[in-house]
Amino acid sequence: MDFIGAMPTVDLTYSDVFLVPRRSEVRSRLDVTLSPGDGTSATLPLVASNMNSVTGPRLAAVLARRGGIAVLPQDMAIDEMERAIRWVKDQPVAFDTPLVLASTATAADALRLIPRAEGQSVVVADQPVPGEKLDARAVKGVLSASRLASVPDDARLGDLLHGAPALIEATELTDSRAAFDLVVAATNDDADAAESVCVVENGVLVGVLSRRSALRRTIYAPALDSDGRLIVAAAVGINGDAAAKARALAAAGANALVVDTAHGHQGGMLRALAAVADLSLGLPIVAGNIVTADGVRDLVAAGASILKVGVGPGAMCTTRMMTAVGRPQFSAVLETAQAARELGAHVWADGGVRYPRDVALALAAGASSVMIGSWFAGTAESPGELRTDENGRQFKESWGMASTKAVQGRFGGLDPYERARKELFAEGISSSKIYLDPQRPSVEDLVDMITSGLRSSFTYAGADSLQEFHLRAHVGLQSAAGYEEGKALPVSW
Ligand SMILES: NC(=O)C1=CN([C@@H]2O[C@H](COP(=O)(O)OP(=O)(O)OC[C@H]3O[C@@H](n4cnc5c(N)ncnc54)[C@H](OP(=O)(O)O)[C@@H]3O)[C@@H](O)[C@H]2O)C=CC1
Ligand SMILES: Nc1nc2c(ncn2[C@@H]2O[C@H](COP(=O)(O)O)[C@@H](O)[C@H]2O)c(=O)[nH]1
Ligand SMILES: [K+]
Repeated sequence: MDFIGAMPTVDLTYSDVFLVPRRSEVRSRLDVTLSPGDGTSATLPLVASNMNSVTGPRLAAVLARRGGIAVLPQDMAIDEMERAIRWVKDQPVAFDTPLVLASTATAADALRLIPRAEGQSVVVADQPVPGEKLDARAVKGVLSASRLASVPDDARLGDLLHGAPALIEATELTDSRAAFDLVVAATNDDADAAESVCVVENGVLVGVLSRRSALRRTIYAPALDSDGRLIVAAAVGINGDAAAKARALAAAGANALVVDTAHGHQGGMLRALAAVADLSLGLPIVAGNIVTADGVRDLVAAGASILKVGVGPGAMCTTRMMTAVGRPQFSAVLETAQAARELGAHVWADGGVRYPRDVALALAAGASSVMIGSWFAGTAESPGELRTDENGRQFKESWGMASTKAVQGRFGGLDPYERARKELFAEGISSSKIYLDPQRPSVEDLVDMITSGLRSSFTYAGADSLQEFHLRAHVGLQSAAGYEEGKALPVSW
């Protein structure tokens, strides 16, 4: 990456800068490869933050199916993390995980799980047992969100079905294009028909497929481990026995370990990191958060291969206002990515991403991947309950990992005096409503938007891979008016 003119002497964030188009020989945006090449098997440069309100097993599986990786937060108990990792590994790679409800459940029960949007559906079955594979004969049908939203809240799902469920054998779906055509044929016949089909293998329900997910199969490559299962990362804090926890997570199947604390450039981090690295688990070790080249050198020396970069840019983060500490994120990524590259390490740009352009700029600055928290908290797949406000808008609650709420949860087991001492240092927002975008209620919809923006960014720069993009990105400085000019007009003059 280079700047138009001299390298600025003031630190910059994403809205301060823009990318200049340059001559390109890349023929199509679909010819672009987005793989981060950072030692994980991710095929997209997107990571879901290790925040309690962002990453749970459901979001982790969906993101990995499209090529990203999610990090389970360190606040999960170790047995809960092990269960979550196993659950992700059990999920289908080529189809969507079915959300199965009993025929006796109501429309309101279903709409607590899925947003009212195209492509969202639930499978209705006789007496499903949670966690157990479902015999295909018990499947009664599929109901789409739009149908569920058009009936009374207390309508029973079993009463809303008509006709036999659309079932497709998994063996018929080997070719992605053919799969799309099969789904179209199976969901085409009447206006009330479900938007998804059930996929069956050896008489058991193994997944569902909508038109949109069949199309996504043709565009994305799933992020897989060496056994062909979806990948997931897991975080450990720096207090307690970090090495023992890391060993247990690796044994459970975690594909990357994230050693994480607010101030990553501290002795406690270096000791925890060295203890984890000494285990030689053969997994990428991510560590942070830091914002300086010095931090990179110390953490790489202690065993990190990926640095988590960002202090204060996060949407739930009050660190900069409480402490004045941090660094505008574009410059933090630029400096650390250069230092990391010299050492054969990589950077995940963590926090402050609000638009696809921010992801493109983080990558232009040299990051191999970009971590997203709050944006992904406002999706159907994040862990919280889907709620509806007084105006009918759907939202989820989100909160910072250093907020009073998170600290109370983390240290609930301590005696009241110790807990009160911990609560002194809150550096995050305890409760925020993150509204679902009605056009993009799923994390996959956001991934579609971000990756289409990225594919286009790359071709404007004349790059067909991330490595090329790092080299070819040409960056300029802009005024606040320049940034404002780039926004679309929301209504009219
Ligand atoms: N990216 C960012 O800007 C930030 C991210 N976070 C996130 O919040 C979560 C909780 O992290 P954290 O609060 O570090 O909790 P941890 O449980 O990881 O503990 C941090 C340890 O470091 C010590 N410490 C010393 N100086 C600091 C400091 N300036 N800030 C924080 N701890 C310090 C603490 O001791 P003692 O409590 O006695 O001081 C404690 O022992 C993590 O997920 C982290 O990534 C939090 C803040 C900023
Ligand atoms: N200072 C704080 N930073 C926090 C807190 N909780 C999370 N985080 C950081 O933010 C990013 C996600 O950023 P976003 O803009 O996408 O939401 C996350 O990965 C952490 O590094 C907090 O309480 N305080
Ligand atoms: K902030």
